[in-house]
This record gives sequence, structure tokens and C-alpha cells, in this order.
Amino acid sequence: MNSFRGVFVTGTDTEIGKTLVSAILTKAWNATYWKPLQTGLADEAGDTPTVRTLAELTADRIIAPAYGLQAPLAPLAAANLEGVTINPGRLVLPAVQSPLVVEGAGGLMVPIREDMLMIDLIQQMDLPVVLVARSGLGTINHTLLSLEALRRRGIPILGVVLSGPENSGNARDIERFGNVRILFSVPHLEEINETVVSEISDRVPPFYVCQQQSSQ
Ligand SMILES: Nc1ncnc2c1ncn2[C@@H]1O[C@H](COP(=O)(O)OP(=O)(O)OP(=O)(O)O)[C@@H](O)[C@H]1O
Ligand SMILES: C[C@H](N)[C@H](N)CCCCCC(=O)O
Ligand SMILES: [Mg+2]
Repeated sequence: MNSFRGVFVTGTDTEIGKTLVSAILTKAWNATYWKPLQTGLADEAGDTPTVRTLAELTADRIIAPAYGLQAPLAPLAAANLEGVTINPGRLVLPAVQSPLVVEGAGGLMVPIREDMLMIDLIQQMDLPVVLVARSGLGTINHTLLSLEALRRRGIPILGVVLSGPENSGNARDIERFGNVRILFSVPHLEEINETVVSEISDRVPPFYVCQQQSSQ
């Protein structure tokens, strides 16, 4: 069985729920969280402090972003505005004792460099993917398209996490047509805090169980 180096959390879109799912997974698997590319700092504190709070992480379970950019844009566009060129050498997996939960920015086809998309970074990191998707109407298409892009590059997929109101039909069709497992679902939450994250993380199967299910 592969040693559990971690997962890359991506999504079918930005604002889809990757940060919340990353907090849940980091808590569930006693992992270390890393958001290598953070944009939008002009408007927000960023995902790292959010995950640190929600997953109740000590400082040793957090790796600071390799790039913290101001504009709420794709990393390439935000970097260009600051006269910064993103160096892939700063995006290599750090050597840490615990598994890593790495969160992307936006979805798979987000530009990082003129010669690099988010999906290329995922391939370079060689981590299995957790794909976060909406639960509602429109998600089947977006999710199957993302799965197809990952498979074309031979990127392993641990599974899908659905975020939003329960929709058993979409869950069934994504599993069936996507040949993928829904690892767990996150309902629409009126309040997001450490307690909720802890409760949901208790329902997350151990990584090896997810890995076994994904290979069935
Ligand atoms: N299940 C949910 N119920 C209610 N609100 C949610 C849920 N999941 C996420 N949100 C909220 O939706 C907003 C976007 O979620 P989040 O920050 O997790 O998106 P993201 O996919 O990480 O975006 P980015 O691409 O910027 O990293 C946040 O305000 C978050 O609190
Ligand atoms: C700023 C935002 N919250 C994300 N971190 C960046 C999302 C980039 C999306 C690019 C795109 O797909 O149009
Ligand atoms: Mg996020």
C-alpha cells in the first residue's frame, strides 16, 4: 500500500468549498495543510488562517503559502500585476512527517505560469486528488469534465466530495458516469466553525479506506 503522502484538494470551481473540505480532511487525517498559491489577499485573510482556525491546528501543522498575492485573480494574473513570476521550484512538496492536504486555487485549468496550469502542478506533486463539487443542478457536467481532464493526465483520483444541499440523484450519477466514489458530502451549513468541522471530520473514513474504495 502506498505510504500516505497526502492529497491535493481541487474543485470544479472557485468558491466551491475546497477550504472547508481541506479543514475537514486535515482534521480527520491529522495532516498538515498547505495552500501554495494564495490570491485575493487584498480582500481577505486567505485560506490558511481559515483552515488553521477551523481544524484547530497548531503552527507545526500549517505550511505558509509559497506565494501570497493581492488581486482576487488566477495566480498568473495576480502575479503579473505584482511583477512576480511564479517559480515552480517553490511549489515542490515540503518534507513533513505527517500527510499533506494541499489546496489549489480555483479549479483545474487555472493559469499559474505562461507554461503551467493548476492541473500541471497537481501532476508535478504526484498526489491523489480530492475533487470538491457542488451538489446541485449543473454539477454532473462540471464534475465529469474535471474527472476526464484528470484521467487524461493519469492523475489518481481518491474521490469526490459534494458540497451543498443533499442531492442523491446527482451523487448517484456522478459515481456511475464518473466511475468515482463520493467520499462524503458536506451539507449547506448555516454556520461554519470548529465544532461543525470536527463533527464532519469524525465521519470521514481513514485515508486507506478511501484509497481502497477508490481502487474498487
Ligand atoms: N457547505 C457549505 N455551506 C455553507 N457555506 C459554505 C459551504 N462550503 C463553503 N461555504 C462558504 O462558501 C464560501 C467559499 O467557500 P471556500 O472558501 O471553501 O471556497 P474555495 O473553493 O476554497 O475557494 P478558493 O478557490 O478561493 O480557494 C466561503 O465563505 C465558505 O465559508
Ligand atoms: C481569488 C479566488 N478566491 C481564487 N483563489 C482564485 C480563483 C481563480 C479562478 C480563475 C478562473 O477559473 O477564472
Ligand atoms: Mg479556498
